[in-house]
Parts: sequence; C-alpha cells; structure tokens
Amino acid sequence: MPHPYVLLSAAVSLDGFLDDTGPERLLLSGAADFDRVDEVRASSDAILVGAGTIRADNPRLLVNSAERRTARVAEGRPEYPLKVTVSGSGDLDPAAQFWHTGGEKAVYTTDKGAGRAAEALRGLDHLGIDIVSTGPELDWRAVLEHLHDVRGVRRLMVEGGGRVHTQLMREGLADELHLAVAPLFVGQPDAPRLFGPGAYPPGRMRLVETRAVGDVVLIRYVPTAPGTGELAGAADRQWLALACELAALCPPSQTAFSVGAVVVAADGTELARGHSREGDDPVVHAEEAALAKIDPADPRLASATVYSSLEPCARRASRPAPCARLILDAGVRRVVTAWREPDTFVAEADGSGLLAAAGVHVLELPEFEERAKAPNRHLLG
Ligand SMILES: NC(=O)C1=CN([C@@H]2O[C@H](COP(=O)(O)OP(=O)(O)OC[C@H]3O[C@@H](n4cnc5c(N)ncnc54)[C@H](OP(=O)(O)O)[C@@H]3O)[C@@H](O)[C@H]2O)C=CC1
Ligand SMILES: Nc1c(N[C@@H]2O[C@H](COP(=O)(O)O)[C@@H](O)[C@H]2O)[nH]c(=O)[nH]c1=O
Repeated sequence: MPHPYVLLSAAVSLDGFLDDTGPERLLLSGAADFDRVDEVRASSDAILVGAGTIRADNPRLLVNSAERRTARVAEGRPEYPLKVTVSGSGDLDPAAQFWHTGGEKAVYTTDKGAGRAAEALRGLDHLGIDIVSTGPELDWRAVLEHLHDVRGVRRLMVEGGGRVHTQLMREGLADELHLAVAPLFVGQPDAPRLFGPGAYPPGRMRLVETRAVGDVVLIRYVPTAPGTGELAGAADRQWLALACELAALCPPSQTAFSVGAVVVAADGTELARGHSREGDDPVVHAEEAALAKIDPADPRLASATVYSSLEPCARRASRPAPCARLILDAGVRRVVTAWREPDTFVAEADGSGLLAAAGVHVLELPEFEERAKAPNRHLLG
C-alpha cells in the first residue's frame, strides 16, 4: 500500500541530544533555521509529533509565515497542515496548544489508548479530532497507510521526538532525514537523544545536501538499504524510482520494452545497473545487463535485491535464459518491480510468479507503474 513521503526533521546538539533535562524546550535552531523549518512545514500535508513531545514542549506546530499560508491557500491546500500525534496510553492533555491552534488534528493510538484518548479529549468534540486505533499495538505502517489513503497525505513531516524518529528510522519507513546540527553541547547523560539503540537498516545513508543556515548546519540524508522480505521500505522506493529513470535511457524500439534495473546489496551498496539494449547489444534486457556486470561468486548476491521497472521476463526467443532464470541462477532472493508485463509481445508472461514459486520475495509497487510505462507508451494500445 502506498505511504506518504516521510521526512524526519530534528535539531541536535554537537553531542547528539534533542533537548536538555530542563523544563523549557531547548532552542537548538537559530532564527534562520526555525524559518527553514517553517518552510518545510508549509510544504507538507501533515506534521507528526509523538505524545512525549506534546507533553515536553507544548508545541503549536503552525506555519508561522503569513505569506506561506497564503500561498498554500492559493494552491487549493488548507491554510495549515494536518497535525498528527501518536500515543499508546491515550493520556493526552486537552489543554495542550496542539489542539487549539492550526488546522485539523488526528490521533493514532491502540485499542486500549483509543478509549482513554476519547475520554481525555471529550470536551473538545467541537474540534472534530479524529482518533484512530491501529489495533492492540501501534502499527506504523497502518498509520502511514491511513494518512495516505484516508487523509490524502502525500508529504508527512515528522518533528520528533526521539522515540518516534527512532522507530521510523529502524523500520525503514523514513524517506529522508533533515538533521540540523547546532553548535552547542548539552552534556547531560539523561537528556533525550535523537536516536536510541536498536537494529537499524545496515550500511551508510546517502548524503543529498549540506547547507549552512546561520550557525547551524543542515544535513539531508536518504536511506539506501533495501527492505527485507515482503516488506517494502523507503529505500525500495528510491531504488525503484532509479530503475524507472534508467528505462528512459534505452534506445527506442518498436519490438521490445524499455526497462531499467538496479542490483543493490543488503547494506545499500549499488552492485550494478542496466537498461534494455544498452551498449552494442540490440536485444539485451535490463536485468541481464546489470547481472552481467557482477561476479557470479559475489557473496552479496544472496542478500541483494533486484529492482526492475518491468517484472523480469519469463520466456524469450532471443536468448537461452529469461531474466527470471538469470536472477534465480545468481542466487538473488528479493525482487521489486513496478509493472506486470502486458501481453504485448509474450502471452501470459509471469516472471513474478516463476520467481515466487522458487521462493523469491517479489514485491510490486503499483505507485510506480505509470513511470515504468512512460517510455513504452508507443507500444501500449
Ligand atoms: N530538537 C528537536 O528537533 C526536537 C526535540 N524534541 C524533544 O524530544 C523529547 C521528546 O521525545 P520522546 O520523549 O522520545 O517523545 P516522542 O515525541 O517520540 O513521543 C513518544 C510517545 O509517543 C507514543 N508512541 C511512540 N511510539 C509508540 C509506539 N510504538 N506505541 C505506542 N505509543 C508510541 C507514546 O505515547 P504515550 O506515552 O502517550 O503512550 C510515547 O511515549 C522532548 O524533550 C522534546 O523537547 C522533540 C521534537 C523535536
Ligand atoms: N527545539 C527545536 C525543535 N523542536 C520542535 O519544534 C516544536 C515546537 O514547535 P512550535 O511550537 O510550533 O514552535 C517542538 O515540539 C519540536 O517538535 N525543532 C527545531 O527544528 N529546532 C529546535 O531547536
């Protein structure tokens, strides 16, 4: 199921803290950085914070710039983004500024927390606060799916705190991290940290930007490590988007699809990429071209993911082995595709079925189907 684009935003001290232990919120950002945060808020459909941040900071989470609010309205968007919180306990203070400022509000909670939250917020019925349970436990995927499908959220800004950021990062659900590093120390071992201990996606994230904002440095990273098994992660979307871009590089053809493929190790290292008819080979397929660039003895293949804009082919006349076979022979156990092969050239090709029958995890992300089809429009009736 599609998710919103999830952007984690946080300001940290040089020693990695989100706040100090004092009663007041620690201002890590300076004026210029708070204005940058305001701009990101204005570009978002919803802003999420955990119930811990509501208790600690009593935030308003507004778009403060009148010009930015006017621009949102001119674009047909609500003046303020939807405000979202998560709470397991349902222990929410009805006097918190969160409820009394800005746009619409939603609470995601558990079956147990939903009753407590409804009770706590009973006096605020006129505000139409939406309380949604995801079941006995808080299920982050269910939260994101509900925000996307029911609330129409396409871009979600998450402003903390540490427990929320840690879970979204660990579960591979963050599409982007905005880290503002402030030139000061907290030095208190009990102060809240940005990220707690636990099992995070392996490997290194990809740096997409650094920028000085006053005396603060903004660092933007995107994830690279593929999801595991049947679960799609944020990095899967980045890699599949790249595969769709590679499809646009294919020499044109009236008799074959244009497809892009990338092979990525479990730690997010790109092993190889390819596209249809690349180099001097007029019939080579994208997955075939990419796999040919990797040593078959490379031990990373067993835990790698193949991203292909079109499902790997199941039969072909121009080569002895179809791409589904090549993937199995390479020992790859996970494939992510955007588009099922239509009957244009081969009737009932079912490369995905062939791979799944051999125990490979095959994921289809239909939100990329239009991008995968784009360079093939002339072939589709
Ligand atoms: N510098 C910065 O950029 C920012 C700093 N901060 C700081 O961070 C601190 C707050 O962080 P933290 O205490 O980690 O709080 P969070 O804002 O991460 O909220 C944690 C709360 O969210 C709910 N929650 C989160 N995940 C789950 C789950 N899986 N199941 C059930 N409930 C869940 C729980 O609510 P419940 O208790 O109701 O069950 C939990 O106590 C504050 O000191 C604040 O100043 C916050 C934001 C940004
Ligand atoms: N302290 C801190 C942040 N804290 C975030 O800002 C929220 C308060 O928002 P508002 O009440 O609208 O001003 C707070 O709850 C937390 O999410 N953010 C930053 O970019 N830099 C900072 O230094």
